Amino acid sequence: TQSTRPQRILGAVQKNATRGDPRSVVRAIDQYCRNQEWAMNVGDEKGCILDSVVSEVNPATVLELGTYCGYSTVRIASLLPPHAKLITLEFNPEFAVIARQVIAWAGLEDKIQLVEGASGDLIPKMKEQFGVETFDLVFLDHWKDRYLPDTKLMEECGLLRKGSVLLADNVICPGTPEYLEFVRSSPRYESQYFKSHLEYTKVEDGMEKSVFLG
Ligand SMILES: Cn1cnc(CNC(=O)c2cc(-c3ccc(F)cc3)cc(O)c2O)c1
Ligand SMILES: [Mg+2]
Repeated sequence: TQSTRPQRILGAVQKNATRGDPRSVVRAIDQYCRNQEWAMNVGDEKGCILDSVVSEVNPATVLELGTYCGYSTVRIASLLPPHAKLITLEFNPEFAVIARQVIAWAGLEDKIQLVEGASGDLIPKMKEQFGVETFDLVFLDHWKDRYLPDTKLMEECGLLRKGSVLLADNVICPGTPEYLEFVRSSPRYESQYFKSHLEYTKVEDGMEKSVFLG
């Protein structure tokens, strides 16, 4: 039977990456998606912007919206301090099955909790079910029309504190116009645009970093 793209990405990791070496997992996915078939990982170019923001924030608690195959999950977790935790939400069970195996290959199961379900349903349960107070860093990379409603929901649920950083992928391609307008015009956020390119292409894309001012 035909394999799926996520299954082929997992195969590339198991073939080319070293177990327990997260950066080799990141490299194996980038090489596969650049040379064999495109996939919607944040990729190596925008990944460097992600790395610099993670290193600058040095977060104890991270929320990722949109796991896909776990590329950015592994990339972020590989930079976290010892007791830091990353919660990643994925709606698509097929993606979740692959991401769990990619995370395991990287040896990062202890830092990462992958939760299956819709972000709009799970965000209100974060405190009670996952023992989270607030998030130091949120990486938005899920359905582009959910960036704004989920940001408002995180505010309402008290999951953001003064200084919490939101980093949003794809604000140009596919684009998140309502989200961008909101964070750039709201007095409660300080936003900065990082110009880049759509993963593995020359098409313009970018990431928006927004600090919640409380
Ligand atoms: C189905 N699904 C489950 N999760 C998601 C959320 N992610 C995206 O939609 C997404 C899409 C693209 C993209 C796709 C086609 C194209 F021509 C250009 C860009 C790039 C990304 O980096 C993304 O994160 C979608
Ligand atoms: Mg993306």
